[in-house]
Formats: sequence, structure tokens, C-alpha cells
Amino acid sequence: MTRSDSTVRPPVKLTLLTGFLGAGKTTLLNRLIGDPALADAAVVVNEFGEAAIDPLLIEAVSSNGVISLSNGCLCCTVRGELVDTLVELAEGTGADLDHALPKRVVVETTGLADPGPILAALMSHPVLSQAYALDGVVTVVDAANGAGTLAEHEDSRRQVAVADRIVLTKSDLASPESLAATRRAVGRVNPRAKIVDAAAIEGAEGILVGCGLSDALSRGEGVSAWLGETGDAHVDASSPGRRGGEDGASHHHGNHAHAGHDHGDHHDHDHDHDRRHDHEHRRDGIRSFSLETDRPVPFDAIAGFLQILSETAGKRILRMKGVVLLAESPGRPLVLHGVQGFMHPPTQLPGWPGQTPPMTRIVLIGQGLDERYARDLFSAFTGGIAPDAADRTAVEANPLAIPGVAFQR
Ligand SMILES: Nc1nc2c(ncn2[C@@H]2O[C@H](COP(=O)(O)OP(=O)(O)OP(=O)(O)O)[C@@H](O)[C@H]2O)c(=O)[nH]1
Repeated sequence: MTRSDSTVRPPVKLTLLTGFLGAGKTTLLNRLIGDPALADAAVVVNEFGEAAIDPLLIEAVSSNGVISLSNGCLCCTVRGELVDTLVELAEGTGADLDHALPKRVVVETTGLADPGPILAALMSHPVLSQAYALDGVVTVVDAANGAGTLAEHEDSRRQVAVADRIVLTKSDLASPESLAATRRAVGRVNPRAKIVDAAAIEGAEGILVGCGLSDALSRGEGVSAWLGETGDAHVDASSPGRRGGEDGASHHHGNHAHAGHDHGDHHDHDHDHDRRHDHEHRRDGIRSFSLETDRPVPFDAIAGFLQILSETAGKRILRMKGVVLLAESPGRPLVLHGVQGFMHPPTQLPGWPGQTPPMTRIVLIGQGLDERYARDLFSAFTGGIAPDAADRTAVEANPLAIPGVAFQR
């Protein structure tokens, strides 16, 4: 087998490590890089500016060492270089890559990077989308100054918004008040992500490793944990060790049973609920909500929904995750991953994990994303009742709908 025969290998798990300037990403990587969970990992570090300093600070303990990209900001000029490097890593090509193929890759972004375009590249690139599986987006937040940074910098809010896991650093420097304020601020921007304190966890597992769906399932946590729907999202984010913002209840329905619900009422309730609770993070329109139905959905219908949503509102989708109860194979949930209108090639689980009710749940994290429009579109494709219109004509009449795109069913 040639090393470039990436199609037959299981995808390499990739962690995107992000966080604002000086939040502590490099320090954290340096601490964890020798951990067995990161054995055979490659670390790709992007630096903003002329000199690549971080790679010098990271001890090259992993067998693959540290690959530095130093020609600018990862979210613009270096994206091509990052993509090339990741392709070379996956294919085992490239001048400096005479080593075993990595089992895992950690990409540390510059503190000013918007993770969105990087995620989009991972999901849309023909080689990368096959060769890599996103383990998760890990966002480092300085516990001492996080609230202030989030208030001041949209980049920081976007980094937090798309995170699967928030890692608080510098808790040794933070007063209880600033720690609580940081937790609240994080919870307002992203009520779904699990918040962990870097100082409280020994190894890389639980910090850099284990955010993905397969990890959640192997821990017996079910799909809800991956989607950020565990029941404790309703608690105040200031409670140490808990997750979710004080307005966390506004963004999803926890792990409630939905069988037998009237989904029209259900959506209305959700709108009202959101209006009551939405506040601070709407300053830049960053918010999340879930689309749910317990009706089995034909593949064509979900494909049509995703196509129109990405064509009409793709740029406003910071992140999408979901599981679909397919009409064609109801026993095998379809797993969705998307960003900015790009979808990762969908995969199917062998079955519904224990305690996961077989139903479609799609979490959308958007910026300026019209929730009513997304809900109406979803309802039109999945046979639900849209709040203001009886059927898919509500969407066909929507000026945002793409002319000439036919509904599949
Ligand atoms: N006391 C304390 N200092 C920390 C901690 N984590 C990081 N620092 C310090 O914070 C500063 C910035 O840390 P870095 O790891 O370089 O931060 P970064 O996120 O990689 O920074 P950029 O590369 O600029 O985006 C350094 O002086 C670190 O020593 C921590 O948990 N406690």
C-alpha cells in the first residue's frame, strides 16, 4: 500500500485549537504534547507575523514534531498553506515529512483567526474531507480576562461560539469573581459547549482530545452530549464545574421526549422562549437553536433542506451539527457536520446509541441567521407545520428561496 492511499485508512482525528491572543494555547499545548493521548500526533502551528515563535516554544516531543506556518493570518493567506500541509500530512508526502502518518493532528490557530474558514476548508476540500475527521474545536479562554476579551473582540466571540469545548486557562491568576464572570460570558455566547478548567485535568483527554461524537458515544454519553443538549445546560454558568449560560435554556429543549408533540406549537414556544432569554450575545447576532422532528425524514428531503439552507444562508452558519432519523434506514442515524454552507460528507452510525431517542436533531450556530426562516424551511422539507404557513409554499414563496430549485418531495 502506498502512503498516499488515504482513502482506505480511517480518517485522522483533527483538533482545532483556537483562542484569543495570549489566552494560553501554546502553553497548554506545551504542557500536553507529551501525553500518551497525543502520541503519534502532528501539531501544526500558525503564527501571525514574520517570526514563528510558538513552534520554538513547543517541545517537539511528538514523533511528528511541530510544523510551523508563519506567513500570515491563518484565516486568509495561510489557509492555502495549511490546506497543503494537511494534505501532505494525510498523504505522507512533502519534503520534511519522512515519518509515520500521524494518528491525530492538532492545528493551533493564531489568536486572531476566525475558525470558520478553516473548518470550511476541512469540510469542503476533496482530500481533507475524506482524510480527516474533526474531533472538535477547542477554544482556550483566559479565566482572568475572558469576560473583558469576549465583550471587546468579535473574533473572540466567534471562536467561543463554534467551540465544542471551552478550556479555561490562568485560573491560578483569576479571582473567583473574574472566573465566574468569564464562565457567564462564555455561557452567553455558547451555552452548549462544555467548559473545563485546564488546571483541573491532568492529561490531554478531556482537554484536547475526545470532543467528537465517537468519543462521546464510547463514553456512553449519547448524541445529546455531542450536540450540547445535556440537561444541565439550564444551570447558571457561574456554577463551577457546570456548563451552560444563564440563558442556556433559550437555545434548545434539553433531552426532552418529543414523541407526540405538536411541532407547530413546539416551535412557537421556542420562539417565545428565545425572545424572553436572548440578550447579550445577540449584539452580533451569534446564537444557536435546534431543529427537531421525530418524523422519519427521506434522504432527499434532508439533502434538499441542507442545499437550500446553505445556498441562501450558508455564510451565516458558523457551525451545524446533527443526527437525522432517515426514512430509508431509520435504524442508522445520519451524522451531519457543516460550516458556512459546507457539509462534511455525511456518515451513518451503525445504530442509535442507548438513551438516544431516534429523532432528527440539528443544531445550528449562526451569526445573523434568521431562525424563523430556518425553521420554516426545515418544516417544509420534513413535513412539519410551519408557524405562519401551512406547508412548503411558505418557503417557496420566500424571496430567499432559490429560483428553479425543486423540492424533492
Ligand atoms: N499564570 C498563568 N500563566 C499562563 C497560563 N497559561 C498561559 N500563561 C501565560 O500567558 C502568556 C500567553 O500564553 P501563550 O501560551 O503564549 O498564549 P497563546 O494563546 O499561545 O498566545 P498567542 O500565540 O499570542 O495567540 C504566557 O506568558 C504564558 O506563560 C496559566 O494557566 N497560568
